[in-house]
Amino acid sequence: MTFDSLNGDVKPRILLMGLRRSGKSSIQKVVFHKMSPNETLFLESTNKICREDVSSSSFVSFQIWDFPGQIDFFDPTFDYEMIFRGTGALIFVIDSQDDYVEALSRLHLTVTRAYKVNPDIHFEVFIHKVDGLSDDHKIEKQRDIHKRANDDLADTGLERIHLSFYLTSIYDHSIFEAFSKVVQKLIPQLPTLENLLNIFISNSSIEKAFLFDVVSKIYIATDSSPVDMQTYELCCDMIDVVIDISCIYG
Ligand SMILES: Nc1nc2c(ncn2[C@@H]2O[C@H](COP(=O)(O)OP(=O)(O)OP(=O)(O)O)[C@@H](O)[C@H]2O)c(=O)[nH]1
Repeated sequence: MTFDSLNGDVKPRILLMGLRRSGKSSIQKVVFHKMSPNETLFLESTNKICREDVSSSSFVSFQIWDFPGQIDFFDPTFDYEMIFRGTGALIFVIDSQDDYVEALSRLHLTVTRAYKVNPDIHFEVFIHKVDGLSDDHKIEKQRDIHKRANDDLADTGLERIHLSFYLTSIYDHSIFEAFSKVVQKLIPQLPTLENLLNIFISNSSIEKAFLFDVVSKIYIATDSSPVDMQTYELCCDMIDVVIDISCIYG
């Protein structure tokens, strides 16, 4: 993990990048501001970098930087070296309902620039807006995007760059699950937390344990048994019920 020592800022940074209208601001609003997915239809286009501190617990503490659709790496006022140097994860959002040729070339440019400045960045690709696609279509898109993005890297001799892919939508829990996995990579205590949860489930009759950040519904850690999406969704719904009840009676 890298920290921005220049600003005396010790929070890891997560960048949200991608073409215009790919869904970056919607993701941030839905996950961290409880905006309902339908309300994102009225979001204005972002025209400057928006930074936000997320620090709801000692484990979940980072900054999110939402970028405008088109950043120009050749613009002298855009100090991308400083930005990438302090970055823990770069999320690149691709609109799966649109033609993604341009998005893939932008992804390649962004990843190669960032990697040169900071090879420790985790590169995360959100194949977004998959709510409109059938299950077969989703898998096919993911395979195609995965192949093309890695081929582009191999063509420039950069196959050592690892890209992680996620199918996401703000209309279901997939965006929370994907964000959880991104955030987990930035938590140095993750192996310890996982171990503690393993001990917890083996000493109780509990089947599966998640450690949640209640505010965002991101799970910070879970035991080492596989995550079943339905269990995760059930836990998210229970958290909503608890929050609603505590708003009424709390
Ligand atoms: N169907 C669907 N639409 C989505 C999803 N996420 C975002 N959108 C829609 O995509 C449109 C663009 O979303 P924004 O969040 O403004 O996109 P952006 O990438 O921040 O755009 P810029 O600020 O212009 O760079 C909005 O109308 C959203 O409602 C999704 O998961 N599914």
